[in-house]
Order: sequence, then C-alpha cells, then structure tokens
Amino acid sequence: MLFHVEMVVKLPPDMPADQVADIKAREKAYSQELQRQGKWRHLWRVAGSYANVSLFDVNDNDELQEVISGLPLFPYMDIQVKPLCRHPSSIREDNT
Ligand SMILES: O=C(O)C[C@H]1C=CC(=O)O1
Repeated sequence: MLFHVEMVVKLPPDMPADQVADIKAREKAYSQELQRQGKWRHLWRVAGSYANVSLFDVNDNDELQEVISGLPLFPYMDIQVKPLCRHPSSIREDNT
C-alpha cells in the first residue's frame, strides 16, 4: 500500500545542540535503511520549511504505524498521512 506522508519537524528551541545532532544522525540512518528496503520510496524536502513529503510503500496501516513511530524524531513531528490508491487515468501499470 502507498501512503503520502507529510512530516513537519518541531524540535524544542531549547534542545541542546549535541542532542539535536544525535537525533538527526539517528533519524538519517533510520530513514536511509528504510529507503534501501524500498519501504520509504520517496523523500522530498518542502522548500522553505523544516518539513518533508514522503511516499511510503508498506504492507498495511499497521506497518506504516510501526515504521513511522520508530522515527527518532517522531515525538517532535506533526505528521499527516493520506492513503493512496490507483487513479483510473494513470497510464502506469506498476504504481511506481
Ligand atoms: O529532515 C526531515 O525532514 C525529518 C526526517 C526525515 C528523514 C530524515 O532524515 O529526517
């Protein structure tokens, strides 16, 4: 199943710099592993903000919840999820 996910990162302004660096490094490693596995299909920065638009390809809602709640930045993000399905006018056969 494909999901459009928008994440807006809201780190506390008073979080110490070394803690910020650590959480961002762990987030990067976690997201890159999911990208290698093909579960995090697209990752785009939203220009002008500390936010991203992502496309996840996971088995079901439960797996999406598991993956997203494992993000090190999860406690510091507002997250919006939109489930996607095939558009009847799409010429793609493989949902890529
Ligand atoms: O920077 C972000 O948008 C938040 C998050 C998503 C992937 C990652 O490495 O950090």
